[in-house]
This record gives sequence, C-alpha cells and structure tokens, in this order.
Amino acid sequence: MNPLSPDAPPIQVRGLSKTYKVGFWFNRTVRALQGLDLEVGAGQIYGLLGPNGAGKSTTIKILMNLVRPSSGNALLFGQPVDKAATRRLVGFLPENPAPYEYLTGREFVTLAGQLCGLSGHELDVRVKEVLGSVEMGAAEKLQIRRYSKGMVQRVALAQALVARPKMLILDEPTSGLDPVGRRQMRDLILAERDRGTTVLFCSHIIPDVEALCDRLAVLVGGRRVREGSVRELLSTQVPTVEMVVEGLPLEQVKSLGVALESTQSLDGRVRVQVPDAQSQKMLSQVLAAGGRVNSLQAAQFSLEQLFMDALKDSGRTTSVGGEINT
Ligand SMILES: Nc1ncnc2c1ncn2[C@@H]1O[C@H](COP(=O)(O)OP(=O)(O)OP(=O)(O)O)[C@@H](O)[C@H]1O
Repeated sequence: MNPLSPDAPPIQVRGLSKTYKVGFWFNRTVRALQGLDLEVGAGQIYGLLGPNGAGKSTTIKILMNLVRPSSGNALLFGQPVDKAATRRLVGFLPENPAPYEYLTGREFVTLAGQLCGLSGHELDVRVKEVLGSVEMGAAEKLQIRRYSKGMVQRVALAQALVARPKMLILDEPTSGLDPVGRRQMRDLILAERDRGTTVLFCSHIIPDVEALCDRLAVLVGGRRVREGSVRELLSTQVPTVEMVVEGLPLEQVKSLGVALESTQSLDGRVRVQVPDAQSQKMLSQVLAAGGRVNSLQAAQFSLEQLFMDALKDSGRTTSVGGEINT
C-alpha cells in the first residue's frame, strides 16, 4: 500500500498544543506548545529556530509519534503521524542519540537498515556508503561506547540516511560536532535536499539556520512568532546604522533625544545602533554635544537581530522554557 497522499505536503501541523504535567503530584503544568501551525513543502529545508525550551523538540517528537499532542493535529505526507508506513519514509536524528553502545557503528547502521526493510548486498553497499558519507568508515568496527559525542552524532545520522528517506527530521543535527563536522553536516543536508529529500531541522545555532534553510519558523514559548523564507524575514527588519561615538559618556549618548536600537559601552567609546531614518539627527546631536563619530556603517541584517526582536516582541522576560502554571 502506498502510504503517501499524492500532493500532500510532507508536514502539516494545525493548532498543535502540548501541555506536560510536572511536579511530584503532577499538579503543575508546562505549556510546551500553544496552537502551533506549520507547513513544510516538498524538497524544502525548513528550520525551527528558538531559544531553549521553545517547543522545538516537542514538535519533532509529536511528528515522530513519540509524544501525543494535547490538541491539534499533525500529518506526515497527508497521513496521521501514528501510521507506521508513513513514518518509514522518514529518517530521524533525535536530540541526544543513544544507540545501543555494545554494537559497533556498522552493526548499528546495519540494524537500522534491516528495520527499514533493506537486506543482502543492497544493505551492505548502502551501509558502507552512508558510513563513508559521515566519515565513520575508519571507526565502523569500534563499539559505540568507545565513540566521542561527535562520532555518536555521525553514526546516528548514518542510521537516519540508510534507507534513503523521503524526509529527514533532525533535532539539533550539529550538536556535539567540531567545526569541520558542522560543515560536513551542512553539506550532507544540502546534498540530501538536492536529491529531493525534504528536511526539517531544529537548532538554536543561527549561522546553521541561515546557511541551510529555505524557510524557517521562529518559536518562542511554544508559539510561532515569525515564519517565512530567510530573505522575506530579513527584509522586514528596519534598516539601521551603526555608529561609534567618542568623547561622550554612555548616559549622555542615551539622552541625546534619539531613539536608539542598542548601545554598548566600549573602552572610552560608545557603539550605538540607530534606525536609518534617525542617523542624520544622531550625527548632528553628537557633534553639537562636543562628541565625535569615528565610524559609521550600515548594520548588517541578520537572523540574530530578527531572533532578538522576536523575543522582545513576544514580551517574554526570559527566553528559556514553556509557560509554567502552578
Ligand atoms: N517530558 C517532559 N516533561 C515535562 N516537561 C517537558 C518535557 N519535555 C519538554 N518539557 C518542557 O516543555 C518545554 C519545551 O521543551 P522542548 O524540549 O520542546 O524545547 P526545545 O525548544 O527543544 O528546547 P532546547 O533548545 O533547550 O532543546 C520546556 O519548558 C520543557 O521543560
């Protein structure tokens, strides 16, 4: 039976909420997700970006049918997430992979391939191929308990890739990897996308998201607070100018009557970010007050700024965690 609904997007999430019960008597609740909507189109690399506790892993666990939502629904290829036949189309890398550590890397990936229905020569070839692609060929005969964290992450990715999935769901794929490993992981994800694989991944490493994603959603406190392509999202930012002011103390710079985006006191200087429309006024106010501007440049639009703005707009005093009700 074909588990795919033709034309259905690989991921559709509507009004997804998840409340965990916590505490000794389970009398407190944490709202990890609050009415989340998501749609991931075929062949996209889609990023979930958010601070610690934003609900990224909970979303992924619901998609992998490891956690049940409190309300709302989630579909993979148009089918409910509890259909095993559909989940078989997905390669999954969990947040903290814990493979059976007395197996060697090769035995573990072989087992994963067998569970996905591969066998014989095809399985042997494929296992060798994926272990090579994550650069674990040389260590494939070592028991996993001898591996470093980054090596475990690599064999865990190999098991996700072994059955040539139609979609990859990766929870913090670059966690534990050194800079070379991070670059390889990015290249692997891009190569999978070029092969036509849809990829959903979550991260709080902004450069990874920026380098990889076609689209992304920013989650804060279990809610989606931004969504779009990287270019769309960056184009919504107010253009700003960065100035370095000398000869005026921070407090005086702040009281020049210009709305500043940010200020930072450096050794005897003050770095400020000013909305572009205010930059001329700021310049003349600094000069009138006896200060100097020793550098002035257009600030780069960045996902980092977008992320900080999203956090500020969502009105949260701390970025960490879901909402706790006692
Ligand atoms: N099994 C659980 N029991 C109780 N609370 C949980 C459980 N799993 C997650 N939570 C809570 O739900 C909220 C969202 O957690 P989740 O792991 O989904 O966030 P995340 O965005 O993946 O965070 P991180 O980036 O730190 O991995 C947090 O407040 C967390 O404490």
